[in-house]
Amino acid sequence: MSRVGVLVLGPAGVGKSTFCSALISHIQSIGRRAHIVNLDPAAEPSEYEFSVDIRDLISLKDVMEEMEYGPNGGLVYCFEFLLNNLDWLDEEIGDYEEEYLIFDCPGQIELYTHIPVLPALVKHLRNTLNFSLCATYLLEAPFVIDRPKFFSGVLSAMSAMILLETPHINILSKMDTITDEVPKRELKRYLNPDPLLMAHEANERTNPKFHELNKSIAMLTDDFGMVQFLPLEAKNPDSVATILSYIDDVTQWAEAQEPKEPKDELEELDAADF
Ligand SMILES: Nc1nc2c(ncn2[C@@H]2O[C@H](COP(=O)(O)OP(=O)(O)OP(=O)(O)O)[C@@H](O)[C@H]2O)c(=O)[nH]1
Ligand SMILES: [Mg+2]
Repeated sequence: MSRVGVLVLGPAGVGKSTFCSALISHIQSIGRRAHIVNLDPAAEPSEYEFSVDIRDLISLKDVMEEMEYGPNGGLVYCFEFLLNNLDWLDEEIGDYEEEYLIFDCPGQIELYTHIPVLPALVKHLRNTLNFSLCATYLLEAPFVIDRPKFFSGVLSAMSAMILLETPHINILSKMDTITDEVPKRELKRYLNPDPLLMAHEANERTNPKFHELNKSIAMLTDDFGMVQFLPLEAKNPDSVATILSYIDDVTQWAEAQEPKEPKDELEELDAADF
């Protein structure tokens, strides 16, 4: 099989690192292997060790101190530095042939929407390092249930999708925080919303001058098939399992598994500790 790469993207604080931990924990619990590649130069310590860590190459703190940049400029500098030193990444990832790598990305949306550093990285992973990639884009449920904000969130997800040109799954994170607020039947409307209904609700909250624009945006998101989300509760293994099954479909993980020779299976049985 080729290697699988799951890119975990989305605005700041939506739960990307928490999702990476929940995903690796679930993958390990079902007897598979996975690794986390930390691409956030400002990452906090995680309960899982990073197999590859951009902070071994460059840290945001050092850049901010030495170059006197602010956090956003510093982050862009770190990514440009990474792109100029891709041989470092190749070497770090080199040992992980035929493995499942989860890339925890920073939350600065500029990296996805304004400058071409992430697309260049994605191209390198796909074309040079032979990854089968799936981008997951997280938006926070409490943010999204406000319709005008939902519009902006969906547009940011679309922008990332168009820029990265890679298979893409949208995820609504922190679902547990809205279950008390929103009845179950209503929740479905947020995961698979009707674009015209969405425009109608946004119209109620915006100046009539924007009604045509609301409708056009709603239709555009519908045309792109972007308005579907998978629900995520990081602490609920069932929700993580469902998302993993979608990622496996997109990356064709199961199909890429080598069929086992009967001899291998016997060796595994011998090695098992009964
Ligand atoms: N209730 C709830 N809280 C969550 C969930 N996922 C993440 N959080 C919380 O949201 C906060 C941010 O989570 P992170 O995983 O650090 O978010 P991030 O997207 O990696 O943040 P940045 O890397 O700073 O962009 C933390 O306090 C988490 O505990 C969830 O499913 N439910
Ligand atoms: Mg994070």
